[in-house]
Amino acid sequence: MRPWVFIRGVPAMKFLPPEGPPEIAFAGRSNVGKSSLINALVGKKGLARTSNTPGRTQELNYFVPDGYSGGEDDLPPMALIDMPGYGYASAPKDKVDAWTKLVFDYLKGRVTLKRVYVLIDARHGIKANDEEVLSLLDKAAVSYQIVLTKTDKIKEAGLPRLIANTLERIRKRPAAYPAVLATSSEKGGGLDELRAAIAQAANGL
Ligand SMILES: Nc1nc2c(ncn2[C@@H]2O[C@H](COP(=O)(O)OP(=O)(O)OP(=O)(O)O)[C@@H](O)[C@H]2O)c(=O)[nH]1
Ligand SMILES: [Mg+2]
Repeated sequence: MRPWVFIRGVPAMKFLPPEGPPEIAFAGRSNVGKSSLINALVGKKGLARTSNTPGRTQELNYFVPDGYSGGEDDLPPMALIDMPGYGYASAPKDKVDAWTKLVFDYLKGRVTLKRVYVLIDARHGIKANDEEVLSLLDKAAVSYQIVLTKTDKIKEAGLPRLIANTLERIRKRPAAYPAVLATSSEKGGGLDELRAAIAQAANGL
């Protein structure tokens, strides 16, 4: 597989690249593990910047497989988009409000956005601000799938029940993919399944 590279940080909607290849976005509360999951998926530590402190990612960061010129006739097969988190962040409120608006505007208004992975910390489950994002995606008819993160931090025996409970929570949501993926960026769990799901989503399946 070609190495992945960072191509663009988007601080506001007007800086988005022209609509081109399928985009796959990673959304979730601050610190849930979005950037870590992208690094684990593409096998490149430090590609997306991570931190113990919530609020690390502050722009929509575009990653593509290396080797594309960016010309109209040479488009990458897809772009992975790391996003600022919503919810708590150790940054001034006006900044956090601006990131949240950017994330929400992007999620509901991007034609080439093929799938959103909504990351949920396996220890905490779906929170009120996650529900808000799921409702926005349902309303905008943007396909999304729930991904549990940091499953290395919970007891393995509890995982089937957690998955079942999460599935029950999204059962009536029209744009939710009816399966929940359980991952650990730390230990590598669930990454192959997620890679396969992403490849399918990028191909419009
Ligand atoms: N144990 C464990 N820790 C993880 C895992 N994934 C991420 N972390 C840790 O969680 C913290 C936050 O990870 P990030 O990837 O920066 O989270 P983020 O969602 O991108 O955060 P923001 O950009 O601030 O919204 C870091 O300290 C990571 O090392 C995981 O699978 N297992
Ligand atoms: Mg991040």
